[in-house]
Amino acid sequence: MISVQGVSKQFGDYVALDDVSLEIRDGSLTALLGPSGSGKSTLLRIIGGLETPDSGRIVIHGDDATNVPPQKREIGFVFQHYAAFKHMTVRDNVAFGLTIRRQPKEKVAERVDELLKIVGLAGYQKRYPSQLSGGQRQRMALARALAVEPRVLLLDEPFGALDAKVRTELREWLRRLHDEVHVTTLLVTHDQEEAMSIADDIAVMDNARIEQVGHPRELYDNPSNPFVMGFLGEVSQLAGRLVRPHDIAIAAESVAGAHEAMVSRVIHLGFEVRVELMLTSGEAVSAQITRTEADELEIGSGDIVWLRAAGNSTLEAI
Ligand SMILES: Nc1ncnc2c1ncn2[C@@H]1O[C@H](COP(=O)(O)OP(=O)(O)OP(=O)(O)O)[C@@H](O)[C@H]1O
Repeated sequence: MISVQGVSKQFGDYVALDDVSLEIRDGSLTALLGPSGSGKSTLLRIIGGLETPDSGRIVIHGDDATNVPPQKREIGFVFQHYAAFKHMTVRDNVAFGLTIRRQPKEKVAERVDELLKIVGLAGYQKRYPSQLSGGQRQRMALARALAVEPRVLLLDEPFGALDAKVRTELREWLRRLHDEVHVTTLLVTHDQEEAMSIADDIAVMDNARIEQVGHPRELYDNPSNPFVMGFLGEVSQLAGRLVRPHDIAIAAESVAGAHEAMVSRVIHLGFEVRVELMLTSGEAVSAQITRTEADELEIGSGDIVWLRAAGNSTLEAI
């Protein structure tokens, strides 16, 4: 387990981390999710020893690592822009950490072959980094980070510089890779879909603090505050409460506790239908229902309907 205990960090007057505590389970893939500038990279760098906290402790697998230099923490790093050795082949880049540790040549070759197979670059040993695509380079970076059998893998927006399609592919690939190698992994991302789709746990950060930690589903269903709710998915406001658009039930007739609204627009998205509405207060609300529900309601612009929050994940708006 990685335990971050009351860590604070300032850059001049700027508070980058404000008394942050977090526990990362052994073997888990945990996402550190938050908007730009919330302190994610600073926390990751402190865990990796690339930055020193002003106060607090980092405990890795029971050992206080706060003052241990990065190369002694048994941590693998992958950043958004991977600095590969351009004059070295893929094989030599991946072997680098093992070679400088003076491992026997045969053992290194065996390990490199195995890693390149794991990351899907088996035929690429002799290429140079410039002969790889961006996605392949990041997979090589992962292989290189894994080569020295780190206890922890720290990934800072590893797919951030890639186009959307490759990014989605690599994200699924990373999940499968993690299921194979099980190394405790911390992934920094500002992309909620990325975090939701691959992480076992998500720690949501905002303004130098961790707002909430939990399984993706738990955070989505039971956000502890409006920030977490809004960051993890779409939010509508219904009479002073925040609610997910698909948790708004639409009825053709008045029911107890429901709010009258007029349909302004019906947008067919395929299986789902988005209904834009206006409450009698003039407030706009978006609801999302299935096509079957929309067909049953025979809903159209100008119709008067009644809305209520059907799910239990509502929060008071502030
Ligand atoms: N070495 C530094 N010197 C001064 N300010 C810094 C330094 N490193 C980070 N900061 C500031 O600390 C704040 C938090 O940065 P950090 O990189 O941790 O955020 P982040 O959540 O990872 O954001 P991003 O996704 O944009 O990288 C930012 O406002 C940043 O400008």
